[in-house]
Amino acid sequence: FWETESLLKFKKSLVIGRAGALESWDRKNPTCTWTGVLCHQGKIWGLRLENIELSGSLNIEALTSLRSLRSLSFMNNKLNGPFPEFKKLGALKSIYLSNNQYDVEIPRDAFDGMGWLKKLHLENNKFVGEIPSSIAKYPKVLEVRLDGNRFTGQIPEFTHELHMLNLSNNGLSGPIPKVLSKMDRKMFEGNKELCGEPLDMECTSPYNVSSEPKKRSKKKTSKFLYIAAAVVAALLAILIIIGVIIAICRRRRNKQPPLSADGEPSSLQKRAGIQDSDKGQSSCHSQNRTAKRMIHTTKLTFLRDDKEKFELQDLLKASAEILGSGCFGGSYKTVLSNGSNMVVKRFKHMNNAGSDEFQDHMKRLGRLKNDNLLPIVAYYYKKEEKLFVFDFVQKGSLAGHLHGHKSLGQPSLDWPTRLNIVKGVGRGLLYLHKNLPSLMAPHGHLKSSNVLLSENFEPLLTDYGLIPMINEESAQELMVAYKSPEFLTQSRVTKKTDVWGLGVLILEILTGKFPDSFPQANQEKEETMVSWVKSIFKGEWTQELFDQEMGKTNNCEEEILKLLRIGLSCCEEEVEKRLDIREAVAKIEDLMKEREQGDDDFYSTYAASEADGRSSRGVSSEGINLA
Ligand SMILES: Nc1ncnc2c1ncn2[C@@H]1O[C@H](COP(=O)(O)OP(=O)(O)OP(=O)(O)O)[C@@H](O)[C@H]1O
Repeated sequence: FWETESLLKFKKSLVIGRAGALESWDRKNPTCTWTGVLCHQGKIWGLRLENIELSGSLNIEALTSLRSLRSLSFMNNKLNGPFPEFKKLGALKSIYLSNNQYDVEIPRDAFDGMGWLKKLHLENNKFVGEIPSSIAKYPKVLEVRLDGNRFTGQIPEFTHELHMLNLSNNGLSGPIPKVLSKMDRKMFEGNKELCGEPLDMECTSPYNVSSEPKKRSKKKTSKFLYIAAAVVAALLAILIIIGVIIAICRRRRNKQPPLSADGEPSSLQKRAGIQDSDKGQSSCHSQNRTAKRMIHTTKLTFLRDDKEKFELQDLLKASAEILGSGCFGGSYKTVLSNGSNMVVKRFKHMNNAGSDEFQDHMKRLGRLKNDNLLPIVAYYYKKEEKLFVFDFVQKGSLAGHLHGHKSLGQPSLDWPTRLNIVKGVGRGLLYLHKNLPSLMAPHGHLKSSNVLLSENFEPLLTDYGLIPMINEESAQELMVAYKSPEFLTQSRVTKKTDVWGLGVLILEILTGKFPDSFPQANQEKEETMVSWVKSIFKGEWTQELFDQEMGKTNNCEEEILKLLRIGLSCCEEEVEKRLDIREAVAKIEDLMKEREQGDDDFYSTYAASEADGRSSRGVSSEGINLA
């Protein structure tokens, strides 16, 4: 019902030049039969109103209740007015506004929160100003056509190469970002002041162009004055910043209580495993010294052949930076002479297995290979101390991003990224279950600080497969698996214990709450992450449940609720009722598939869309109804 009303409200805002074009938009007809309304299994996924001489501006607000809407096309009309607020429809995957009469500037943040957007077609309008930087940051964006407009300024720094980015025939200037340098040069032609590959024009320093050449030549002298003033201002700013840093350091030195002897970070920060290089400064040198004393005659055992070999001494040549201290010991970042950043993690309480058993198990872990597992590069074995060496993972831990992004000065994770992380964690876990079938809980220590994020925010699981090596008497205190309900009530750890961990992780990712911040089990009113979520969730969208930092979730609520339900099914207290890992991962994959492969575009590939001559195609019933 509300979908009908929303569409009628939207129609009311339209100025339609072609008489009778939307005659079928009437309450007496089912909405899925209306001209230009595209449905799949009874749900509206697209609006395609092309060639009907639409003018005026679009009322996007009216469409926000169409939860399944993924594609919009208003090509070949006469639309103008302010740039439509598409970001109110955060789940859109494609937008076609080509061949209209827009002559405005697009706000820089016009696409903020649109992490699902794949295709944006704005060609052949008269858009002015800079290309909005918000379009350049989402990895899913693969096809952008901005050609035949009046865009000026520089091309924003795209984070990735696109299948198609047509910027030809605009007024763009400056260097072409490196990531785009392999694209077809035709995509950049018709911009007199662009330079760098793939064009023949080389960039000079800073680059040989300006956005306003005429004004510049007239004001040559004042330009130098500006530059001189800017240099002086920059120097002053640097001096002020240095002054402030010195002052802060002095104050910190005076105010901070001395760090504990073993240099462990405290409270939430420690429990969340949030990186804090400051804190480690004083302790890491003493740790470094201890480690240096300890390893003077040691050899590392390498588990991978694809790495240049090195010794522990090489790792300790550079001063180490403490990344955090977990239950087992500290993790330190250090740099090899070849520039590779490595992490050394100390493991105490790891004497459950004898030397041979330990080495065999390490070999087994070394053979694992999966895109969502962080490989162990090498290890050092001594009875009382074990050291594992890993590659340093650029973006740190999921815990840091969920709970410490503000203090780390990083933006919060948006919904598409969070869903992708859950998918990757699920895949990594499933792989472990298939390849380490003899282990009670093949991961056994799943928590957000043991999920690291690569450059592209792909999750990498770490600290997996440790259970056979951990001292039994310490395991209960140290390992996540032993904090599951089946262990607490029946002293059992099972394969489904990892599923419990996955469920809690999903709830953490959705709520932004740190599981350990709930009162502990021994307190009077026992409340856990799971019981808190269950007490609030009544089957419908409840804003207070979800992380406010997730940003725009418009139109994604249904998906978020689906993931929440999966999370809760993983958190069934009774092991028998709980999903097993295959079921849990299959449900997550289904959710991803719905996202990725839904009937959500009018034009399936760029090549097909070019070939179908859509610019001249009108709205015909054959064209818009799904077979
Ligand atoms: N390979 C790595 N690359 C980047 N950061 C890492 C790496 N390994 C660990 N870290 C960081 O170091 C922090 C401390 O990690 P560590 O594994 O020592 O403790 P933990 O995960 O908090 O607890 P536990 O010891 O129980 O696993 C983690 O939160 C993570 O941010």
